[in-house]
Formats: sequence, C-alpha cells, structure tokens
Amino acid sequence: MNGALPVVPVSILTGFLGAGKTTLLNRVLKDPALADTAVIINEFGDVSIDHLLVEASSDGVIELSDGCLCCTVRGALVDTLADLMDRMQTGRVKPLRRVIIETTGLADPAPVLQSVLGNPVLAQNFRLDGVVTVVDAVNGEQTIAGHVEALKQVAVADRLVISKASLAKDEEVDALTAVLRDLNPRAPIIDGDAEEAGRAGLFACGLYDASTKVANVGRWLQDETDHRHDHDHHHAHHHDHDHEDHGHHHRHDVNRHGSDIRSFSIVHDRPIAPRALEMFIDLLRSAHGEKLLRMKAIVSVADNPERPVVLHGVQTVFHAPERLAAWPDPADRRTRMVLITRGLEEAFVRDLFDAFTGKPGVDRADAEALADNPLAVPGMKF
Ligand SMILES: Nc1nc2c(ncn2[C@@H]2O[C@H](COP(=O)(O)OP(=O)(O)OP(=O)(O)O)[C@@H](O)[C@H]2O)c(=O)[nH]1
Repeated sequence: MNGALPVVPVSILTGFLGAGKTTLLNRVLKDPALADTAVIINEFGDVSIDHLLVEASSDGVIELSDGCLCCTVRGALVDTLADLMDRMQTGRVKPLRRVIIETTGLADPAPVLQSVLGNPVLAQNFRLDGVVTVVDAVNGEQTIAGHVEALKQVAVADRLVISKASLAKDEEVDALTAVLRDLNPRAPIIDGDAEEAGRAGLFACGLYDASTKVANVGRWLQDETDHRHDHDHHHAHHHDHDHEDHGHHHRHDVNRHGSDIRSFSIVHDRPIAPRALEMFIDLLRSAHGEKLLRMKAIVSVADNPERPVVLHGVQTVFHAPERLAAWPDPADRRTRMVLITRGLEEAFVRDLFDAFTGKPGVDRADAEALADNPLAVPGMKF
C-alpha cells in the first residue's frame, strides 16, 4: 500500500513546561541532515505562538492547537500523520526523512506513543524512532517530584537532554543526573549545551521498543490500551497503580491534568509601556510564581513596537527577555500571552494585566497602587 516509499521515522520531543524543547528544536533543525523533516507542534492554549517561535524550516511546521496531544487532539495527530502519508503517496510533498512531534509540556507521553505504535495503518508508513526528553537543570528535580507527567516523560525517554545547566549549580546538575539515572537507567544523558545535542543524530534513536525500558513503561503503554478498551466497551477494569496516580480515571480532555490547571491567553491591541510590563511581570512572578507553571508571550512594547519582545517564564524563573528583529507575522502585531497556571484564576491575572495597561474597571486597583508591591523583585527591564 505504501508503494516504494520508505518508512518514515517519527521522533517525539517532550519535556515539562518550559524545559527548553523549542530551543533545542531550533538548534537541531539547523542541521542540514534534518532537511525534509516535518515538525508537528502541539500546543496547550487557545492562542498559538509556539509556531512563531520555531525559526527554521517553518514551511514544514504543522500545528495542532487547542488541546493536549495526549488528550483532546490525539485523533488530530493520527489524522495529520495520515494526511502526510497521503501527500507523500500522491507526490504532493517530497518524501519525508523524518517527522518530529513536539508535545506540550503537560503531555503524558504514553498515549502519544500509543497513537504511533498502536495504529495499524500508520504503522505501515511510520515507525516510532525514539523519545527525546528535555529536563531543565534548574527546575527539573522539583518538577519530576511534583508532576507525574514529568516523571513519565523521563521514564519513557531514549535520550535525556539536560537543558539550562549553565543556570544551575554543579551539585544541582549532579543530583538531577542521579534522579534521571534512577528513573531511566538506559537512556544516555546529554548536556544540552554540548555540540551533540544540536545535531540531527540526537533524534536517531533506533526503533522504539517499550520492552527495553523500565518495567513501568511497558505497563503505562499497556494501561493506555486497556483504558481505551474501557472507554469503548464500558468494561470495568482494575488497574494496578503503584506509587503514582497517573490520571487514567480522568476524562480524555485537558482536565486529565488536574482541574486546577488553567490555560488561558491575553491578547492586547496597543503597545504596552515598558514600565507597566515590567511591573506586571514582577508582581506576577514574585507574588504568584509558584502557581505560574508557564508563561510565554510575544509583546509589543511601546519603546519599539516594530521589534516585539519574547518572554518566557517557568514558575518563578523568568528568562531574559529577547527582542526579535521584527514581527514573525507583520500583519499581526498584537501582544499575545499564553499562561498555564495551577490554582491561579484567569480573572485575577486579567484584572492585574488590565490594571497595568490602563483598562478601566470597577473596583480595580490602579497601576500605581499595585506598583507599591513590597514583594516586587527588580530585574525585568525592557
Ligand atoms: N540559559 C538557557 N536557557 C534556556 C535553555 N533552554 C531553554 N532556555 C530558555 O528557557 C525558556 C523556555 O524555553 P523553550 O524552548 O520555549 O521551552 P519549551 O520546553 O519549548 O516550552 P513549552 O513549549 O512551554 O513547554 C526560554 O527563555 C529559553 O531561552 C538553555 O539550555 N540554557
């Protein structure tokens, strides 16, 4: 059925929110050996900006938004791969050498793997080549301890990449390495700053084989199959969960990740005064950083609206703002912020943003009162 077309290797790039997946992808995609690679990006949030941030090969970037790959858009992944297959067969796209799927930071990798491993039609044209998991040296240990999705991402990896080592102490990197070794004794651990992390070979893992991973992984994959079976046939099934509660009882939607996790976006039409932006970010991270799982933003700042600023926040850590040379899409110069929070209400964050950007509201504190914040930390300068 697939004629003479070779079977295309599929790589999964995963890692918790803000771990550095897109950064790594941008580096690796510069390797000419990854020409003819299709990149499928899945975003968690209703406004998409990830695809704007992937610099290279943007022609080959396909985006699956508005849901999480392991839940609501799993069908969309299968459809996208099937569509790629069809295009290759009919000669509408050149044969692909590889497909890379970047999951959301909150994705449970088991169902994503299952979609590729377990679909008989896809299996004729695609093979799962491997899972590359990025772990952040600064937040990694804490994240793995606190989020079962992060733990699963490590356990199923074929390669583990430690990002941001330059921002962490040597002892932190050593401690994280020990945790990773413990969870996944086989996967090579690669320093994200090393040259090999930026090469196409990072993704060439060889055929994925769940049986060579620690025992739990095979079981997670198996659980996923059983779970689907449950859904289809309404059978009661008992699963033997051990230390983790990985949410199989949740519905297959974004709530799988816990009902207190919210993803929302703020879109703003006018350029924002640098000081207002600085104060908004300072207050958000100093007073509520623990609840801020992730923030990504492309912002029109009033001092130079032609050159937007990209912001990345992961819990209380905000990376130095990056000024782009121009808007990725000159026709859309709106500020777009995507926030993923745990236990922090959308209305609260919106009110805070509105207060700093001068939108009038009933009973809303003004920017000056909010700026008098004893917890504010200096540093966010634009
Ligand atoms: N210093 C340093 N910063 C990094 C490194 N990797 C990523 N970052 C920064 O970390 C922030 C988040 O990086 P992304 O690549 O967007 O992370 P991501 O995993 O794609 O994020 P999500 O898609 O939200 O899950 C950005 O500000 C990056 O510049 C690294 O190795 N060193």
